[in-house]
Amino acid sequence: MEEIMKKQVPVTKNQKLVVTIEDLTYQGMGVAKVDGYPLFIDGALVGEEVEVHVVKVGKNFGFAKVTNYLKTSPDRAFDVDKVYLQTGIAPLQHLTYPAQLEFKRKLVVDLLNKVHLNNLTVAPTMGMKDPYHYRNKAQVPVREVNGQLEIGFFKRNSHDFMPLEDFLIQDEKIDETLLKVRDILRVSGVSAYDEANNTGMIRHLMVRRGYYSHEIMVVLVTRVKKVPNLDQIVYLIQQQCPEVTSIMQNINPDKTNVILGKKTIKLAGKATIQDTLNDLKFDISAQSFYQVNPQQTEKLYNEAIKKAQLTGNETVIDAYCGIGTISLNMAKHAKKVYGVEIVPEAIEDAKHNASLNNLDNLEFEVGEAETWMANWQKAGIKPDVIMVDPPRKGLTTSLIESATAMEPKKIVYVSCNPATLVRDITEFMERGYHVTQPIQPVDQFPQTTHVESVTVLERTQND
Ligand SMILES: C[S@@+](CC[C@H](N)C(=O)[O-])C[C@H]1O[C@@H](n2cnc3c(N)ncnc32)[C@H](O)[C@@H]1O
Repeated sequence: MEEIMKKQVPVTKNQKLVVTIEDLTYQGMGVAKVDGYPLFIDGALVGEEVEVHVVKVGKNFGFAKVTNYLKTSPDRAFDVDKVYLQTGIAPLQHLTYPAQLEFKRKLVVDLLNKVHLNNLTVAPTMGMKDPYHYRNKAQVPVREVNGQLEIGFFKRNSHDFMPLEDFLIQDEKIDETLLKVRDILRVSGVSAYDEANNTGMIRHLMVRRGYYSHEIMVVLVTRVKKVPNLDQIVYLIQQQCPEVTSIMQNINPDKTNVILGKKTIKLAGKATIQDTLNDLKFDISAQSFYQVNPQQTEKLYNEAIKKAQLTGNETVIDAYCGIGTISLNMAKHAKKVYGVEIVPEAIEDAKHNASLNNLDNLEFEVGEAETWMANWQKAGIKPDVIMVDPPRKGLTTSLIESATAMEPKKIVYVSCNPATLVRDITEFMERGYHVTQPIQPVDQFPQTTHVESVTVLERTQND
């Protein structure tokens, strides 16, 4: 059996070949075909002719590494640091920015074509002027390397830790703060987390900075609550980082890849930092989701609001509302907004943020969007617009059922994963809703393969 399988595969491990790249995967890997057999090749772009060394051969596909570029693509960016490709911090850095934007648009188009929705239009991706140093939040692992505490990143798909000082896509002030805190941790003699043995103290540093307010929150993610010299560490951060207005400790005792644990304690300053989006103020706590690219978020929300075509008389549901950023933006243009979110701290922030902005036409609930959509449906609430902004796994059938049963005129879908978006569009279509405006990708994550987009679905008349 194994013999037969081997015969069918046209390449062998360690073989050297010359191939032409035909496509890019959603993860940005080049794809070449050898007698129809796909080889995935990191760092190679469409149209490039490359010499490769086959490193892995499976039944249906294999992997190869470039040993020489014979012909390069006009879309290739040459000012590239390999570290950012290897760590996955900037896996698209080798593609020029205009080509990145088109790559993201094409990803959505290809997924639509797969389910025969070729008739839907996808608008050009909205990009940003300076596609670096945009992230307002860093979460970096802390490890010991050669006896010294380091911050850095893991190589893609591995546990190989690489110390780093410049994270390329993070706000430069965040990188500066990370380095200062790293140095303070070094002199304070506190240990870095040891993943293999689940020992050591500091697992991660999380730093968030308000784009407009410039307030900074530092979160020390520790394995246990009691950390030696913690008072000294806090004192030194306050002394050396005057922009830091909030110092928090998050405790994560589990042997897990999940960064934050359940418990967060305030060590100094405020428990939140404030930032502004579209002139609305938001207080953000450590555990709450907050979009990482503030400049593009304003564009994203404005696009969602424009597409919702609110006149001031509408009832809106904002499912997966986080700290209420979209809800409050919508509330300025609607009669009433209902929001739901699963993280209790985020809903506390959302309620607080509504009053911070003197908005009294919002109601927020803690819980699963699926449950609350059904509750609102039973309570006879008749939304004109339903906003959904789910995590990567997208929507559930039960949420789509309850949402469509309320017969809103419009469903505005903000998606961070085009694969689940397309899956969900087909479910909405089965229930009488159709995409009525071009799908708008917005580049929230330059240099990475992530794609954010806004889609509007409307109920077909007499359905
Ligand atoms: C992509 S974020 C969007 C948040 C917000 N709309 C924004 O733009 O900041 C998705 C949010 O959904 C929340 N969430 C995840 N699963 C959920 C569920 N089953 N029900 C309600 N909220 C959920 C997450 O905690 C997160 O805040």
